[in-house]
Amino acid sequence: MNTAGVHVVGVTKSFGEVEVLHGVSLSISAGRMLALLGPSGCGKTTLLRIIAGLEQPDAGTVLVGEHVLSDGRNVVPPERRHVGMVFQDWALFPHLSVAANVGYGLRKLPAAETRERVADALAMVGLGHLGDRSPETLSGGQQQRIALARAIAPRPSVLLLDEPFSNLDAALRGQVRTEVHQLLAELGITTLFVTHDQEEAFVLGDDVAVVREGRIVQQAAPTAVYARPADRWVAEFVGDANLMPGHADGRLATTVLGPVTLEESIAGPVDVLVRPESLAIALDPSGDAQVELVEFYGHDTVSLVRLAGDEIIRVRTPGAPVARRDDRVRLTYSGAGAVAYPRTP
Ligand SMILES: Nc1ncnc2c1ncn2[C@@H]1O[C@H](COP(=O)(O)OP(=O)(O)OP(=O)(O)O)[C@@H](O)[C@H]1O
Repeated sequence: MNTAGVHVVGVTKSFGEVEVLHGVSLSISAGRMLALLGPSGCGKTTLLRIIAGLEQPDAGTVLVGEHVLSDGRNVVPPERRHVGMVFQDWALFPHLSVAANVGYGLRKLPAAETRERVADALAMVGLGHLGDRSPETLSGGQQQRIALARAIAPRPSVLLLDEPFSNLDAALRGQVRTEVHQLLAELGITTLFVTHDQEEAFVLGDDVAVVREGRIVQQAAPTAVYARPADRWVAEFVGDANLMPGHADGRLATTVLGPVTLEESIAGPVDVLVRPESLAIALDPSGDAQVELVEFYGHDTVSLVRLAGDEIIRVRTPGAPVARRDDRVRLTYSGAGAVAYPRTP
């Protein structure tokens, strides 16, 4: 694969009076996979369509490698961008065979070359034997791989995926996601995919760009986004977050959980981010916290615990529950270098 990096600089876009992208910039290095993560309506699909050339930005620049695809003066049409796209509904043509679907973007090539490229793309997704079938006769996971084969058949430099798993039922989603993950890792093609699902973004993304209301609020590795979210909103969007009120003095905050070491110096009233799995729970008849609810998930247990100050906190412990509803308990914080956000009145 002849892949290339993607650079988006200061892209804005309005529909009518409403600006939906406010100066978005992001970069993906060649061969990396970036998840664009955000709630419904935040502008993810619009950004993807701008990179594909299906929408024009009002301002800003889009580059693939060294090639400027759009900069307010010049616009390269979608078919000359070397960008492959997989849509949310996969958009397979029901009246065409699998092979004809995969070859759809190759119609300008000589027939023999088209046949070869279709066979290559189908082999890459492990479905070389299904070329003559009609898409409707295939499973959801297979159809999804055909859509991927169609996107890679023209040998694009970049792949764009719009909510690629949302059409699959929950039972199939995990399995297909792993298959596609494996495939994309083998292809080594620069990929940008859109999702509103934090787990999907973390599992697939080498990096995650978190989008909120038309702005990228953080772009970093999934582990960094989870451990050090840029703000409270990101903290709560990318997983369970307890925001514990406290008072910071340098690298130490005093909270109802006791003293917590902070990653960075800060002073004054703060909310300290405490992930549920960084707390341990122990039975203690004289403890001033009480278990309100226990949810056992098999691999772990989530307990809702009411603290002395009446705050409810989520605690995630491995394996079976250690305490039951109404038990008195003691919580200890075992995380290192917590993140604290200044509390404004
Ligand atoms: N062609 C259009 N005309 C007018 N408004 C549009 C158009 N396309 C998108 N919008 C609006 O732009 C905003 C961003 O939409 P977009 O589809 O990019 O969001 P999204 O984050 O991908 O959401 P979802 O996950 O629901 O698809 C929304 O308010 C949407 O209604």
